[in-house]
Amino acid sequence: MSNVSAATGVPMPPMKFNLWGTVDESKPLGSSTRKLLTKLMGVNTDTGVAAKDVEVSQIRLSPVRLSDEQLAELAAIVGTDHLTTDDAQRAPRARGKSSLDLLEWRTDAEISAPDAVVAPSTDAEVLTLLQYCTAHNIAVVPFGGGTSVVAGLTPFAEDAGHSFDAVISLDLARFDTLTDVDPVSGLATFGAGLSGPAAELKLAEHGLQIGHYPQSFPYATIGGYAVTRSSGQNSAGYGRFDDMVREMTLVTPVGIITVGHASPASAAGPDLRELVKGSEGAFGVVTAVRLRVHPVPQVKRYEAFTFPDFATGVAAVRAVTQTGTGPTVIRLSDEIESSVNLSSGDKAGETSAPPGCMCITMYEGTPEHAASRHKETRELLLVHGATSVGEDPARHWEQGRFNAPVLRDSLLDAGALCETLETATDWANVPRLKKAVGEALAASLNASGTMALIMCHVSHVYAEGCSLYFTVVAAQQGDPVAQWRKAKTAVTTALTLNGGTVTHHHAVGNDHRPFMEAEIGELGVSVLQAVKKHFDPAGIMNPGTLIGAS
Ligand SMILES: Cc1cc2nc3c(=O)[nH]c(=O)nc-3n(C[C@H](O)[C@H](O)[C@H](O)COP(=O)(O)OP(=O)(O)OC[C@H]3O[C@@H](n4cnc5c(N)ncnc54)[C@H](O)[C@@H]3O)c2cc1C
Repeated sequence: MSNVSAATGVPMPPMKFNLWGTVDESKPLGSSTRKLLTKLMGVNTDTGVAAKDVEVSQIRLSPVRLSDEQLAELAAIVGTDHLTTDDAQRAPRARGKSSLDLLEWRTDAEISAPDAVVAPSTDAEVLTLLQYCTAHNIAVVPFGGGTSVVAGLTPFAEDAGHSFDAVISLDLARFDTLTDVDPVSGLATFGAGLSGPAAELKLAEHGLQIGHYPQSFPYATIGGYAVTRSSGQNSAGYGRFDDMVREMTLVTPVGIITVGHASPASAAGPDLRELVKGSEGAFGVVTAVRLRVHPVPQVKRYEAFTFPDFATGVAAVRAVTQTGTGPTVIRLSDEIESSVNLSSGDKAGETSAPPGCMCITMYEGTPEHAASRHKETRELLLVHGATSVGEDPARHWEQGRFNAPVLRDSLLDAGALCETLETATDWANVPRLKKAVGEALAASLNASGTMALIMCHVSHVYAEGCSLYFTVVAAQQGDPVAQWRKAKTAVTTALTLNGGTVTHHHAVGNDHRPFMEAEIGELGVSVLQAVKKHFDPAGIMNPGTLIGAS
C-alpha cells in the first residue's frame, strides 16, 4: 500500500516512545539527587545514554505481519489516512510508561510492536474493525493516552494457548468531542480519547470542571481513566473516577452497549457499569463517557502541616476522613518521603523540608464553604498533633505535582531503578501492610546487591481506610528488568498476604494478572472470563490483559 506510512490522519502520541513526556520536558538530575544516589547506593550518575537522545530508527521493532490485502481492507474501514504501519507511529503504541516499559527500550532486544495503528472516529467504524479482526484472527489493543503502568498496552499475540496472526493498536484520539453538556444536572458526555487537559478546557467554557487530577493528567484520557478505575489527587473532594461515571458506550465485537442509567440512581438489577469500569479493553472499546461534573471552584485554600511521625499523622487523617470535614486534597508523606521532598522534580533530594511527616491539604468551592471546611479540618488536625507550616508547601506541591515523573527517566539513564506501586487497606491494617511492603521490597532489592530507598504516602482516603503509595529507588544491578520483576513479585505477594489490594488505581494489565485469583477468587475470575467470552468470543480484545480467555 503506497500511503500506509504517509497516513496523515493518525495523530502522533504527544509523549516520546521511550520517555515519560516529551524531550522538552526532560530534566537532568539535580546535584542533590546525584549526591544522594552516589552516597546511598554507589550509583555512578555520570554514565549511561540518555533515552531522550535515542531515535526510533535506532530501535529494532517487530516486523509487520499484516498482508497488503489485510492492510487495504482495514484501511477501507477507517479511511486510508487513518491507518499506518510507520515505525514512528508503531513505537509509541508498543508499550506504556512503567519503569519496566522504559527499561525495555534501553536494551538491545527486539520490541514487539503493533503491526498497524488505526484511528477510527465513529462507533460504526470501531464495530466493523472489531468484527473484521474477529474474522481474521487479529488482536486489538485500544490506545488512549499511553500512560499504562501495568503492561496494559503490550501487544501480546498469544493468550491462553491461542496465537493471533497480528495485533493492531486502535487509537481513540479521534473520539475528541464534548457533547450534551447539562449544567443544570451537572452532567457532560466526552469522547473517550480526550486527554484530561483537553476535556477540562472544553468544559471550562461552560464554567464546569471534572476535577480528576491523577499524576498522569497531562496525557491520560477520559476513556483510559474509566477502564482503569483511575483515582486522582483531588479524590477526597470529588471521588475516584469510578464515582463520576454516569454512562459509557462500549463497542464490543458482538455489538454496542450503553451501560449506566438515564436516572441518577436505579435499583434495576446489577449495575452494568461495574463490568466496564476496570475492563482495560478486554471486553471492548469505550468510545464515550458521560460524567458527573461540577462548577469551577471559586476559590482554593491551602495549608500544610507536619506530624512528629507517620502513625500520628495517619490517626489525624483518619479522624478528618471519618468526621467528614471535607478537604478536597489530603495526603500524608512518611518520614523518608517528607525528607526527600518528592513533590517537585527540581527540589527532590534537597533537605529544605521541615522535619517530621508532611501533610498537604487543599479546599475548593465557594469562599464560605471552603473556609468552613478548612477551619474544621485544621482544628481537628491540630488536636491530633499537627503543627501548621503555612500554605507555601501545599501551594508548592500543587505547582509541581505533575513534574516528578520526568525525573524517573534521568534516574533510569543514570543507572538507578525507580518505580512506584500502590495499594489500599483498612485503617486498622495500615501499619502491618506498610511494614510488609517495606520488608518485601528491601529483602528482594538487598538480595540483588543494592540498598533501597522506600518512600510512602497516604494518597487517597475513605471512611474505612486509605490507599498507600510507594516510591522505591535503588541501584540497577545486573539485568534491571529481571531485578525489578523479582522485587515486584515479592511485594505483590506481600500485598495479597497482608490485607492489601494488588492495585488501588493502576489497574491490572498484564503485570497484576497472575494475582487476580488471589484478589477476586477462582469463581470471580471465571465470571469475568464468561463476560469476556460473551462480548469477545474470539478473545481478540487486548489479550494478556486483566484475565486470560477461558
Ligand atoms: C507517571 C505516571 C503517573 C500516574 N499517576 C496516576 C494517578 O495518579 N492515578 C491513577 O489513577 N493512575 C495513574 N497512572 C496510571 C495511568 O495514568 C492510568 O492507568 C490511566 O488511567 C490510563 O489512561 P490512558 O488514557 O493513558 O490509557 P492507556 O494507557 O492508553 O490504556 C490503559 C489501558 O486501558 C485500555 N484502554 C485505553 N483506552 C481505552 C478505551 N477507550 N476503551 C477500552 N480500553 C481502553 C488500554 O488498552 C490499556 O489496557 C500514572 C501513570 C504514570 C505513567
